[in-house]
Amino acid sequence: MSFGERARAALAAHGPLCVGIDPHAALLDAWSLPQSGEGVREFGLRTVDAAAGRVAAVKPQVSFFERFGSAGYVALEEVLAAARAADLLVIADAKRGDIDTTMDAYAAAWFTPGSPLEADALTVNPFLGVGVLDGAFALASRHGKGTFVLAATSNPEAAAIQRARTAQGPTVSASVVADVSARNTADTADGEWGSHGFVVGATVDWADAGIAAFTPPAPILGPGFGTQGAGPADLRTRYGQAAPQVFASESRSILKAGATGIADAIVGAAEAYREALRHG
Ligand SMILES: O=c1ccn([C@@H]2O[C@H](COP(=O)(O)O)[C@@H](O)[C@H]2O)c(=O)[nH]1
Repeated sequence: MSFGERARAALAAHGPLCVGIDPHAALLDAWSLPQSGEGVREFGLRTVDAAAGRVAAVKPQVSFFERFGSAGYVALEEVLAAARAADLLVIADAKRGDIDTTMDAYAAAWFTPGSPLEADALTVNPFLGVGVLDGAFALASRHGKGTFVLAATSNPEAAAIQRARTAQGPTVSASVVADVSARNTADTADGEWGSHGFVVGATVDWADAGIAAFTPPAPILGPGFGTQGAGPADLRTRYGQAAPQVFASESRSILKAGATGIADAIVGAAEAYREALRHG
């Protein structure tokens, strides 16, 4: 089954919430875990445990593991494997992007079945040109994996580059959405979701980003919920018709509940998003 269709099924079964696994230093302290590879391993595994069966997806933020070097990567490998074994879709947030041949090596790391870092999907950076991602799109599709291409990110600094106009007229964000959508269309049967989705932050005004005309039939990763200010109601107000395609990603706002409170925090947030979708 393609990643696009797996994403659609997971969202239909569990609703929009995607739990971010971001072991910030302050959160490790709050969870009484050490500042080490062992600390991020334990943090990640406990979060996976709390998320399993309750949400569609988890999104480990690779940087928080990477800061412990090889020990962090060993921990990340274990967290990825545990999440996949628990039937959670795993979106590795590593924002990879480089020239085509180098990008292909990143793709091999995250998409090859049996690779230590195997994930279901990876966030990728199109700002070296969408074309450099073609090898990654192809490898992902071959193995039922997917990508989330940065289109309109949640951070305020993004506007200066992403709202800029390309030589052809549309914004950079719109141009990314159009270019990736064309590849999905070429690669996907009629009526199916494409496997190459988009990062569009929950803080983003679609008209301002120049993407209001799009409802791309592909999953959308929506960070910016929770600590960055957006809430369940923004599923409808921001994403409109595309709301059922959104993985609403929250990290700190859920993780701050601590090791003992996280399961309840996930149950409550997951229901709030499902409710917003039903009645928004
Ligand atoms: O546009 C983007 C893309 C990715 N992120 C990542 O999502 C989480 C957000 O964490 P919160 O604690 O829920 O704010 C984090 O890993 C970011 O690197 C994003 O925020 N915006």
